[in-house]
Amino acid sequence: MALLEAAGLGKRYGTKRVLWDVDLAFEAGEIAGVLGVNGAGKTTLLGCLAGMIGWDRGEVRLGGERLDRGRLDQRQRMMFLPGEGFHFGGADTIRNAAIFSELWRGIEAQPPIDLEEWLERLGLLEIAFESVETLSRGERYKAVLLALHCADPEIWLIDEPFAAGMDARGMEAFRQLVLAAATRGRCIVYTTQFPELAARFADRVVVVGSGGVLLNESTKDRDPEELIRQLGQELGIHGAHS
Ligand SMILES: Nc1ncnc2c1ncn2[C@@H]1O[C@H](COP(=O)(O)OP(=O)(O)OP(=O)(O)O)[C@@H](O)[C@H]1O
Repeated sequence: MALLEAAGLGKRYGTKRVLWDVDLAFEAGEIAGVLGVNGAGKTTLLGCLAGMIGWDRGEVRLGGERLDRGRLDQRQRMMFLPGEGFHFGGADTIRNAAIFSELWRGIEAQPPIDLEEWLERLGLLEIAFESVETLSRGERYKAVLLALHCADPEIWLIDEPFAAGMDARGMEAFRQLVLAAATRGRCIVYTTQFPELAARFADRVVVVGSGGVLLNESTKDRDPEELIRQLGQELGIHGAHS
């Protein structure tokens, strides 16, 4: 059974219909990349899947059970990370990660990762005790990512991680952290504008557009170059012909 599903999901903002009849299913241990042109509804979709944005038709299912936005026990099984991240005011990177860990997994929980090692790998060790809000955009995003990993929910919904200002070292560390999380059975769904990236760093690629799902493919056994061309075509990239 899929861990997270959208079934006939639809969302309007006023009279503007953004999503209409979206059917998707994501498994535990799966990494999925969601693409779509600007305004296609990627952020809206992730927000709905996380229960943060209400929908008008269809439903979201969590482990086969209908997601009720009022149920904290369901909401706690996932986390939505917006492109600008979020953090607790005044907290430094370590305190911020500890707060997320306590809120999501309880006060006794040990981090699922070696915090010091990952502070080092993300380039945050020297600034680990500085307030997150005084960090640079990329540093701040890395700090929030670390907090997400310490919270370690079953489902990670991450909006545009590869456009959040992280340097190359940060993006590589992000990839490694996500792969480790998927190995622990976490389901990771992220949005991106980069077909090359999604084709090479996802088990499944999804393209949303015109209110629905234009493409939903496993990357397994696919030639990445051919998949990139197919994604490019769906995204209307001029010259992306197979
Ligand atoms: N709170 C809102 N009120 C009204 N319209 C909204 C709201 N949020 C999003 N929209 C509209 O819904 C559409 C989809 O927005 P969304 O942010 O989900 O797209 P996106 O695919 O994530 O876009 P981008 O690639 O530019 O980040 C857009 O046309 C946007 O104007």
